[in-house]
Amino acid sequence: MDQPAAESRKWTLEPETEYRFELDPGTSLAVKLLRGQAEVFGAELAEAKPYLFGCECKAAIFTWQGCTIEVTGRPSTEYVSDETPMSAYANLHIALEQMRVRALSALNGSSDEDDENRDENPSSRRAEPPRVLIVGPEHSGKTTIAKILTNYAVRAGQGWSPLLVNMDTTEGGWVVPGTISAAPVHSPIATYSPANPLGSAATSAPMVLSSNALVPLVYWYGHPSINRNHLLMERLVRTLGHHVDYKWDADPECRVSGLIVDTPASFASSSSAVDHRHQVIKSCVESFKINVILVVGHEKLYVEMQRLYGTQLNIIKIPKSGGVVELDFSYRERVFNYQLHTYMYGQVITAPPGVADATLGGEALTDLVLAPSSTVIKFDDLTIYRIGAETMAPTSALPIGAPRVVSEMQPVLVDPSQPGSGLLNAVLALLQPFNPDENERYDEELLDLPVMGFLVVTSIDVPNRKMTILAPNQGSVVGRTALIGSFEWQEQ
Ligand SMILES: Nc1ncnc2c1ncn2[C@@H]1O[C@H](COP(=O)(O)OP(=O)(O)OP(=O)(O)O)[C@@H](O)[C@H]1O
Repeated sequence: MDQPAAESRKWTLEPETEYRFELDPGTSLAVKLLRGQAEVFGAELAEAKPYLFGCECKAAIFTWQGCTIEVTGRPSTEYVSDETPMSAYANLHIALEQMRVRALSALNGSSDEDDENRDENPSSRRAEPPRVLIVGPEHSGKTTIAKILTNYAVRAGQGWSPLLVNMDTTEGGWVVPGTISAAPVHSPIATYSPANPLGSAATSAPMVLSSNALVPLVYWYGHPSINRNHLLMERLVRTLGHHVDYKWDADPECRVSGLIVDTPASFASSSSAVDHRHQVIKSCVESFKINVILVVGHEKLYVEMQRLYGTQLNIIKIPKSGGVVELDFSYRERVFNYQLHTYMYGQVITAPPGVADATLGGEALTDLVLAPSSTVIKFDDLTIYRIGAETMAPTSALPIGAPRVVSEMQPVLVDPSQPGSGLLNAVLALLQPFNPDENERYDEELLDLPVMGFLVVTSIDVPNRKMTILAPNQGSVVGRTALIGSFEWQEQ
């Protein structure tokens, strides 16, 4: 029997106001722009096309000029606000845009100036593109601001493709939590589900690529908190920074588009060890050659950043939006499940009854469905390491007075046949192959390899030395190397 069509309501929004909504689990919402102009965190809506939101999405439809939207479905919260910080964000975008334009003219006008001189020359330093680090406490809207600024840059009509860098290991960015990643953004990032906070990545979908899928470069840290292994985090940041440098050297036009780094709340929070926090921020500032730090709504952090970097960089305080929703622990757990499920199965959101031709951020729904494969492999097929675990002999077995040396960077082989291996339900990062040229290999190469995909160990058969893995890619894992962290996932 057909379900009755869900109730639709029209909202007319005055210029510079936004319609905010929050969804309950298992519900969805379709928003159609009937007239005027509207955008979701900087990504414009096309007229007469239903945009679908799900997985407890919390977002806002903002309009600069005024609009009428039709909303179908029942959010748990919905209201219109006329107090938004969007003009402050737009002014900031204009300032960043001027930096890009100046950097582009310097690039076009200074082809004979060699790169080393460029760094020394103060006038060309003034023509540097924006490389922005966004810091702020929990729920200040950092990710949203990163998205808005990136979307405004790609919409500017200058052909910019800024690099968006996700340092938030609690959130997952394009793939799964526990990662840091970067991707050049060529078209506006849509918002439709917290499972894809930065839009869809192409990594888990080799067969069906949605047209706006991004191909990020991903590194596996493996834990939600930077305190767990801050040395590893710093090393990964520097490795990612090197790759960004290579990309910029090869593609100066991408370089002038600049870069925007979204960070986790632990970069700002007093609960993180101050030294670790400062070290990781310093690694980001140096590795990505940051020249602007945006501090979102936090006076103390602003003063702290001024003190640390005020003489070298621009430190800018920006207001927090009243619409940012405080996300509790159980919500974050559910979002983690949505992210892993989406990584494996693609994004499946059922439109409210009666809504036809719904899109996810402008993409047809079927484009985003995947079929993962469950495969049985032998223990020896895959070599699995944990970084920095303490697995040495007990202290009593050490020579008297000898300190225990625990390297946070030490790769420790994981034996799946050991009861405490922690492999069951573990999320594993499958690494790219080692350098085929033996002369280029080095001891710690494992720490610097990017991720090519993720898998989850769904069962372990110790007597037969076999395990079952679930992965969205059909490729064989035989002979590959994977890393375990502290994330586990079970299908629900
Ligand atoms: N203006 C708004 N109206 C409605 N919801 C919003 C608005 N701005 C942000 N949100 C929502 O609030 C939530 C938190 O925002 P966001 O993720 O940007 O904050 P954050 O500071 O990056 O969070 P975290 O501390 O977890 O890193 C998200 O679900 C986001 O979609």
